[in-house]
Amino acid sequence: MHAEIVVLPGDGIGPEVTAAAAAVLRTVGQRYRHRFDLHEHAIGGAAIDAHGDPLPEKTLAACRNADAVLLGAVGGPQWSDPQAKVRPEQGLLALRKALGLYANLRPVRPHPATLGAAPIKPHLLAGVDLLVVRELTGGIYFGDKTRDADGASDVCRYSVAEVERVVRRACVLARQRRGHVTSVDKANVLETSRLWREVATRVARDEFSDVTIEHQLVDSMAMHLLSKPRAFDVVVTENMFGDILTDEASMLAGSMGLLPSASLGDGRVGLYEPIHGSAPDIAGRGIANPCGAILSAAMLLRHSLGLELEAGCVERAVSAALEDGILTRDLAPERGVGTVRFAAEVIERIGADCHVAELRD
Ligand SMILES: NC(=O)c1ccc[n+]([C@@H]2O[C@H](COP(=O)([O-])OP(=O)(O)OC[C@H]3O[C@@H](n4cnc5c(N)ncnc54)[C@H](O)[C@@H]3O)[C@@H](O)[C@H]2O)c1
Ligand SMILES: CC(C)[C@H](C(=O)O)[C@@H](O)C(=O)O
Ligand SMILES: [Mg+2]
Repeated sequence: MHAEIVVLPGDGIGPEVTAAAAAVLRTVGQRYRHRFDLHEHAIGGAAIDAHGDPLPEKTLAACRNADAVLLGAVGGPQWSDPQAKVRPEQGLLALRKALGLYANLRPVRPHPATLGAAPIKPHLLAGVDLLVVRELTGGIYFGDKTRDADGASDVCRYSVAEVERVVRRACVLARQRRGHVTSVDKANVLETSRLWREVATRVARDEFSDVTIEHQLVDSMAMHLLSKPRAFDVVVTENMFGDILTDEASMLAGSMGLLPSASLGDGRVGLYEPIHGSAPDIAGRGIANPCGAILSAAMLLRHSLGLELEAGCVERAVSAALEDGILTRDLAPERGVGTVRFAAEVIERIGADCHVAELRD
């Protein structure tokens, strides 16, 4: 197949991890005879520096015309002055909104080889396989903001339709998994959460009789996620709760560097990015863990290009590298390998168990 893929490296470790993921995509293209055209564009702080805009027109147009977008991360201390008029993160939020990417899928499947790095007892982690579906284009991130001499406000608003579509997406995904949805809210305090709970209950009851739904308050969910992570299948929640709970969930896997994500809407283009940020504390040292970015590329192959078998090959190659003890420094501080070496080890294993003839038969 022929696919146009836009790569948005961004800031900090973004260019380091996207280079690794792009190399993996090129390898998949070569080994399985696909033509993947990868084109880089500016976003975030790098785009502010080059064009004065965190999401230049040219970048947005390229994303709209692509089959898929792979992103690293945006942000960093040099653009974080509280007085700054324009911030890197605005570019990412504007891109998600412009492409209508309301459902952010963040799978969490701790690998046996990284359990030792997780600050949770290993017996709680064996068999954990959950999928957080985070609402991505609504809520407090996108409400009106005010600031005056006395204070500031951020409005949190959800429409019925916004809740319906993301809950529907979560229920469809649950059907393909273990059939259970946990909807997370703060319905004991927030009106938006009471709406969320009502709509989620109705959608599940009326449209998904084969899916069970339970509701959980976000504060206790933060605790259950660590104390009984195996209890969860699909977790659906609003924008900010999903952001926070998935950074927490990365500790089930062992590192922020491990978790991938796919942002999907009803349109053609999907956006794929690791859940971590630009990690200014380690940027430029060649030690970032590229797993989240590489596994995001696997999600790109699956969700945007329909290449399920190739996606599986990439996931198994990552898994095999970890099993063989190839770990980056976040997971093995003493003996960890660098970003480039980890990517090379993954690339070497792509197709080891999956040859082109078998894929096409
Ligand atoms: N999607 C995005 O672009 C995105 C996501 C989160 C944060 N950010 C931005 O990133 C900047 C830094 O944010 P932060 O420090 O709160 O969060 P962060 O995710 O960048 O880093 C948190 C911690 O995790 C570590 N870490 C993250 N990714 C890693 C990787 N791949 N390998 C090894 N270690 C890794 C970092 O070194 C750091 O100690 C901020 O400007 C923030 O807005 C961007
Ligand atoms: C950088 C920031 C806007 C972003 C978010 O909160 O969505 C990040 O934390 C993420 O998880 O992708
Ligand atoms: Mg986040």
